[in-house]
Amino acid sequence: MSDFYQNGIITNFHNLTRRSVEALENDLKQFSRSRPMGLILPSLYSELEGPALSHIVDELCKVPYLSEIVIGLDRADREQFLKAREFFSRLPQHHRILWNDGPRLQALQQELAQENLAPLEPGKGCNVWYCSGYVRASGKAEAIALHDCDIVTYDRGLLARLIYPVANPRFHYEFCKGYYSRIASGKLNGRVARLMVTPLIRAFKMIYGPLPYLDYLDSYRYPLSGEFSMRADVLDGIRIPSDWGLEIGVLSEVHRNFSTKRLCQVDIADAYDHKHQPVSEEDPSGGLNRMSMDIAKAMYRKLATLGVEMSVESFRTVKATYYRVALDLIEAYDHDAAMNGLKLDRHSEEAAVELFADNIMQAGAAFFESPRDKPFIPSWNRVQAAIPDLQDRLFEAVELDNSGEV
Ligand SMILES: O=C(O)[C@H](O)COP(=O)(O)O
Repeated sequence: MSDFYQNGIITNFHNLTRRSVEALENDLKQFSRSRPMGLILPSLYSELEGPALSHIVDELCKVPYLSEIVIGLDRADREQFLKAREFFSRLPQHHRILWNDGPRLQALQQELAQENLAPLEPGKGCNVWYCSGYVRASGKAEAIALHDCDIVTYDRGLLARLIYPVANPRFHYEFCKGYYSRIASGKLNGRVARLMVTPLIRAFKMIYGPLPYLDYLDSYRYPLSGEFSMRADVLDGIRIPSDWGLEIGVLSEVHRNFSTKRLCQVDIADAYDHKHQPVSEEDPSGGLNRMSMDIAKAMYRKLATLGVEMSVESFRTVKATYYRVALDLIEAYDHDAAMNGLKLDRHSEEAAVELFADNIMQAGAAFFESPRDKPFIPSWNRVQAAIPDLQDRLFEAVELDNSGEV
């Protein structure tokens, strides 16, 4: 059973009564009359072959309140795209797949690149960005949820709880983030969130002083969760990173654009498990190694926009402070795990912290050398101003890919 704590910065929706999914869905069906709802699923083709997505689609088939499901498909050739069309065809809701690597969407990417408006590299952020542009062009949804496609513990209650705070017409929330405990096979997971993001935020607070932004970020119980929902217009004005910095980037943007009274988080699952990536110590271009680097860069770029002055020396201090805070937190995780009869491998936790500490330092150096490296993707508002018909053409291209010859 969850507590009912409100930390005061953003509203916290708990799961106090284990209300049934049917009861939540009845409410949502009513809300959908005045506030239609959509779902974005950023996916890799390889996830269609994994254990999670087929079950997610089975669950989504039973969801009675969605007007639209938009699947962003990455790393698929023509044959794989056709397989994906078949795979998702059992969804009873109106649905469309964005074939991001297909010729129609690639032509639009080229056109955007000529105006310096295209995402500079593929990745989850890039995928979500194109899906957002499409959803806004289609205009079918006013409240939109987004979740990962590798959740092996998925049930449709997760989606109902995630979208509820932005779907209820009586509430005034613009953005809602999902949280949960990542416990599976008797151990604590969520290595980057627990061992990197939380201690890094605390280290920043100690070094750069209290900042409303850092207090705000620290109030999210799972800042890296890939599950969030928002009112549709939020998607027009945000600038997001194209890479693994997406989640932190979105939290930063909604903080910049809205009062914290309009932001909230919701308990979406008792347990959550997903595909675990390797730490990838040897290869900085993959796994948690790459993820931690992207996240650290996104955080430095955000701090710079808040007027925080950083120097090479201060990155050394960040690394040392982060390391100390992270070790203390491992102690807390270890004790909490022990009392709950869970396992925690202190050696691999500390090894991960050592790697993250190096990346935090390297990300700082990289930021210092070229602060414009991998800038945020422009907002759709800006694209709209530069190429007014691009979103309509994105819509048309997706329609053709989904219903016609490819
Ligand atoms: O959220 C995280 O910390 C990363 O996605 C890694 O998660 P994992 O440790 O559960 O694989």
